[in-house]
Amino acid sequence: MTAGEDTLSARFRGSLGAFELDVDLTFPANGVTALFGPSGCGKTSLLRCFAGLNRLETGDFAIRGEIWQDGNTFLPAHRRAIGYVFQQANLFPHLSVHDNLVFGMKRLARAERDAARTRFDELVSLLGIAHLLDRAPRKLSGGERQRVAIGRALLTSPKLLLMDEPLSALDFEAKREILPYLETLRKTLSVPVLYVTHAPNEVARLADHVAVMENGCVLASGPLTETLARLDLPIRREEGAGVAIDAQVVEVDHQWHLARVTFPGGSLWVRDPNKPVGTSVRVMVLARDVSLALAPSENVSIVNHLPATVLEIAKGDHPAVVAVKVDVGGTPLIARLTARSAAALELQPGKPVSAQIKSVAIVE
Ligand SMILES: Nc1ncnc2c1ncn2[C@@H]1O[C@H](COP(=O)(O)OP(=O)(O)OP(=O)(O)O)[C@@H](O)[C@H]1O
Repeated sequence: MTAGEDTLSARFRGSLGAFELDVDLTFPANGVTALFGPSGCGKTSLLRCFAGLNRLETGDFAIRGEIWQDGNTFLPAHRRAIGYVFQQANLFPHLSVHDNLVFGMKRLARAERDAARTRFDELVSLLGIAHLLDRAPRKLSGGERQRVAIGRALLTSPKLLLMDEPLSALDFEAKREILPYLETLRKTLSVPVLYVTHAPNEVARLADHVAVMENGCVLASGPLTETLARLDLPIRREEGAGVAIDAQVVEVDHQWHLARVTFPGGSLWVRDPNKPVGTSVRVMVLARDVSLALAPSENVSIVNHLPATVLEIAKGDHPAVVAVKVDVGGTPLIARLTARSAAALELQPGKPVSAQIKSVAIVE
């Protein structure tokens, strides 16, 4: 991807103590880019470079015609139009939710402040916090607090929103509660978001684009489905490795509580998500739920069989396992098989197979 109007490009290189960050990242100017990678690979350090909180020897970043950093310029943090959401909401305890929300608006220029005021009601309703405006932060649940923190960040009219593991401090229920709001924001916002997470389900649910980091470098950056299906990246070793696919509900089988969803390469039966025909959904097909056969078998319980072609085979995380990438009408899937099965089926690139999918989850 080359940088243009639709993309942003950043370069940060230098040391933080003993740690070397050497990042070259191009990402969409709209939508959510997930920054994914093992603990200590430099995700937070990279966000801090964007925010102007880390100053490395080399840095280049411009957004909407404004240079934040290059060989000559270094805009300090307070002059960068950034929204930053952390693991902890860090709300001001002595201010009400309303006053926390408007706090960041004070330092905006008049025109921007007026625009933010106009957006206030819409944003508060999108985040489901309208009924909480008079409350004190200590009387909010963890998920509510984090929604307020996100609202506060967005009301500063940021040109870039940085989210550093915003759900990691929440328990399972609070995560479930907040995810639909984040999803709505993803569909509504026009501000680019860099979203750090360790959780593959958050990547699948929220990201449009994924950047994978390791040892201070960006190993890959690309559209969600394509990047999750790459066998050369460490993400395929994750327990939750798999591919997220954008699909549409086309049919509902009320008798068996199933729905058929189509994607560019074919269609799949999934548990009925109770969404009307025509709804867009994202489905996750985990590598461990895909097996391969040379021909579609009739006498098995698996409902979803898709004609596919082997693209690539790579070693798995254990010598007994291989990861096989197949093409299903233009959409990639990954299968995790034993090396013995792959050898017995004589799998090799170009070979036609039947992908049998044991389970498909609607990402929600
Ligand atoms: N200012 C600094 N001085 C020295 N070392 C630093 C500094 N900032 C970060 N580091 C080191 O850089 C490395 C990367 O840290 P960073 O927090 O960016 O990783 P991360 O990918 O966000 O990790 P996690 O997922 O665990 O939050 C770590 O080894 C950290 O100790």
